[in-house]
Amino acid sequence: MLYHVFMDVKIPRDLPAEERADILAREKAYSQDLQRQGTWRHIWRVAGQYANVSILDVRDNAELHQILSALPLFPFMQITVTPLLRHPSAIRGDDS
Ligand SMILES: O=C(O)CC1=CCC(=O)O1
Repeated sequence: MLYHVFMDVKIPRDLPAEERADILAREKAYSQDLQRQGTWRHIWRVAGQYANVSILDVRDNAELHQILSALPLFPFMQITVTPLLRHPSAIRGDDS
Protein backbone atom coordinates (compact mmCIF):
# COMPACT_ATOMS: atom_id res chain seq x y z
CA MET A 1 0.00 0.00 0.00
CA LEU A 2 1.15 3.50 -0.80
CA TYR A 3 0.97 6.33 1.71
CA HIS A 4 1.55 10.04 1.34
CA VAL A 5 3.29 11.16 4.52
CA PHE A 6 3.79 14.81 5.47
CA MET A 7 6.45 15.30 8.14
CA ASP A 8 6.72 18.70 9.78
CA VAL A 9 9.93 18.90 11.79
CA LYS A 10 10.00 20.91 15.03
CA ILE A 11 13.27 20.41 16.87
CA PRO A 12 13.38 22.36 20.15
CA ARG A 13 15.80 25.29 19.96
CA ASP A 14 17.35 24.30 23.26
CA LEU A 15 18.29 20.76 22.17
CA PRO A 16 22.08 20.47 22.58
CA ALA A 17 23.89 20.76 19.20
CA GLU A 18 25.63 17.39 19.60
CA GLU A 19 22.35 15.60 20.30
CA ARG A 20 20.70 17.36 17.35
CA ALA A 21 23.53 16.33 15.00
CA ASP A 22 23.36 12.73 16.23
CA ILE A 23 19.58 12.51 15.70
CA LEU A 24 19.85 14.02 12.20
CA ALA A 25 22.64 11.62 11.19
CA ARG A 26 20.62 8.63 12.42
CA GLU A 27 17.47 9.94 10.68
CA LYS A 28 19.36 10.22 7.38
CA ALA A 29 20.85 6.72 7.65
CA TYR A 30 17.45 5.23 8.60
CA SER A 31 15.57 6.88 5.72
CA GLN A 32 18.29 6.12 3.18
CA ASP A 33 18.29 2.46 4.20
CA LEU A 34 14.51 2.29 3.64
CA GLN A 35 14.93 4.13 0.31
CA ARG A 36 17.48 1.53 -0.81
CA GLN A 37 15.02 -1.22 0.13
CA GLY A 38 12.29 0.45 -1.95
CA THR A 39 10.02 1.01 1.05
CA TRP A 40 10.56 4.79 1.14
CA ARG A 41 9.85 5.55 -2.51
CA HIS A 42 10.11 9.34 -2.53
CA ILE A 43 11.22 12.11 -0.21
CA TRP A 44 10.79 15.76 -1.16
CA ARG A 45 11.65 18.90 0.77
CA VAL A 46 8.67 21.25 1.00
CA ALA A 47 9.92 24.61 -0.27
CA GLY A 48 10.21 27.18 2.47
CA GLN A 49 9.47 24.75 5.32
CA TYR A 50 11.44 22.37 7.52
CA ALA A 51 9.12 19.63 6.31
CA ASN A 52 9.03 16.84 3.78
CA VAL A 53 6.53 15.00 1.65
CA SER A 54 7.28 11.31 1.35
CA ILE A 55 5.72 8.32 -0.37
CA LEU A 56 6.09 5.03 1.46
CA ASP A 57 5.21 1.60 0.12
CA VAL A 58 4.34 -0.74 2.99
CA ARG A 59 2.17 -3.78 3.69
CA ASP A 60 -0.41 -2.09 5.93
CA ASN A 61 -1.14 0.56 8.58
CA ALA A 62 0.71 -1.44 11.21
CA GLU A 63 3.96 -1.55 9.21
CA LEU A 64 3.69 2.16 8.43
CA HIS A 65 3.21 2.94 12.11
CA GLN A 66 6.18 0.78 13.07
CA ILE A 67 8.43 2.54 10.52
CA LEU A 68 7.32 6.05 11.40
CA SER A 69 7.42 5.59 15.15
CA ALA A 70 11.01 4.30 14.88
CA LEU A 71 12.21 7.49 13.14
CA PRO A 72 14.89 9.13 15.28
CA LEU A 73 13.08 12.46 14.69
CA PHE A 74 9.68 10.97 15.59
CA PRO A 75 9.43 12.84 18.93
CA PHE A 76 10.07 16.10 17.07
CA MET A 77 7.72 15.75 14.11
CA GLN A 78 4.06 16.32 13.42
CA ILE A 79 3.16 13.56 10.93
CA THR A 80 0.11 13.51 8.69
CA VAL A 81 -0.65 10.30 6.78
CA THR A 82 -2.88 9.97 3.70
CA PRO A 83 -3.48 6.49 2.22
CA LEU A 84 -3.25 6.39 -1.59
CA LEU A 85 -4.58 4.13 -4.30
CA ARG A 86 -4.12 4.08 -8.02
CA HIS A 87 -6.11 6.71 -9.89
CA PRO A 88 -8.22 5.23 -12.72
CA SER A 89 -6.73 7.77 -15.16
CA ALA A 90 -3.10 7.02 -14.24
CA ILE A 91 -0.90 6.05 -17.18
CA ARG A 92 2.34 5.29 -15.34
CA GLY A 93 2.91 1.63 -14.67
CA ASP A 94 4.89 2.05 -11.47
CA ASP A 95 2.54 4.05 -9.25
CA SER A 96 0.42 1.36 -7.65
O1 LIG B 1 14.58 16.67 7.14
C1 LIG B 1 13.47 16.10 7.19
O2 LIG B 1 12.54 16.40 6.43
C2 LIG B 1 13.25 14.96 8.15
C3 LIG B 1 13.63 13.69 7.55
C4 LIG B 1 12.90 12.58 7.43
C5 LIG B 1 13.71 11.55 6.82
C6 LIG B 1 14.96 12.25 6.61
O3 LIG B 1 15.98 11.80 6.12
O4 LIG B 1 14.88 13.53 7.05
